[in-house]
Amino acid sequence: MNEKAKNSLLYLDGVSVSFDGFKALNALSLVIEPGEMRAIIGPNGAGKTTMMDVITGKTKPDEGDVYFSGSVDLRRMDEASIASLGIGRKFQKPTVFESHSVWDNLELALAGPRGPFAMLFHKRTRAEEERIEAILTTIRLGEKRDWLAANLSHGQKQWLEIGMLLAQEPKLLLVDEPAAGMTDAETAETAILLKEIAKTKSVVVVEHDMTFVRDLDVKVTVLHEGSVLSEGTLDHVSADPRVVEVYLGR
Ligand SMILES: Nc1ncnc2c1ncn2[C@@H]1O[C@H](COP(=O)(O)OP(=O)(O)OP(=O)(O)O)[C@@H](O)[C@H]1O
Repeated sequence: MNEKAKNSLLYLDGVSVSFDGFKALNALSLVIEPGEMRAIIGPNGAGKTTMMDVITGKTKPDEGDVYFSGSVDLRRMDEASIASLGIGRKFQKPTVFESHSVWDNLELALAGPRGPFAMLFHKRTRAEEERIEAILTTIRLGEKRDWLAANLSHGQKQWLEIGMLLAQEPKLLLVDEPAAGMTDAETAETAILLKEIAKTKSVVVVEHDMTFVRDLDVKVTVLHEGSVLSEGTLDHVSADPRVVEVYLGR
């Protein structure tokens, strides 16, 4: 294994995935450093979702290397084992438990693989309470802890789900279009929130909202036809004529 892979948190090299002969990923290479937040942009069908599916083990690549934490070969692992390594994924649509309170949603997430049944018999420890408190602060829902999740705004549900991921103490968070459907104020707050999270964890964010991506102020990777078209600061990729042609200029 090369030096670049060894020192990275996530290392994809030459990854290809075909569906009925169509290459959804085409020799995709991407390296995320420990503690890095990265934004992934690109037109519909560029392969962003397929890339997340490869990282989480939902889809197995036909070719290429996928390593986590330098040396863990994710191609050989199933979805559950990959999740337990500390790779958490947030899908676009929030999937919180609507009929439970904010606090209970977090407590259920903390129970993790032990599940809700185990929670019934589990006496919550002081340390667990403190962790839930800390997560509530991070996700801006401290004052809404007793609210039913059903009564939260769409944006607040997204934050709660981010909190539920945090409860599982991931090393890497994959976040799919968090700003979709949010108000402008929620979108701006989400950028701040993710930047706080990225102080202690690596984060990969797929997003179409360029105002939000600008707020994140991190390195941007532009995907197109299953591989990296351009990479760098948002200003750098925005000035790349190829990016303007396939994505931003449309
Ligand atoms: N299971 C599948 N079977 C066949 N084709 C698929 C499958 N999954 C994805 N594709 C195709 O692969 C290509 C890449 O899709 P993918 O969902 O990864 O793109 P994306 O960048 O996430 O797009 P979007 O921004 O619309 O979510 C698309 O053309 C899609 O139709």
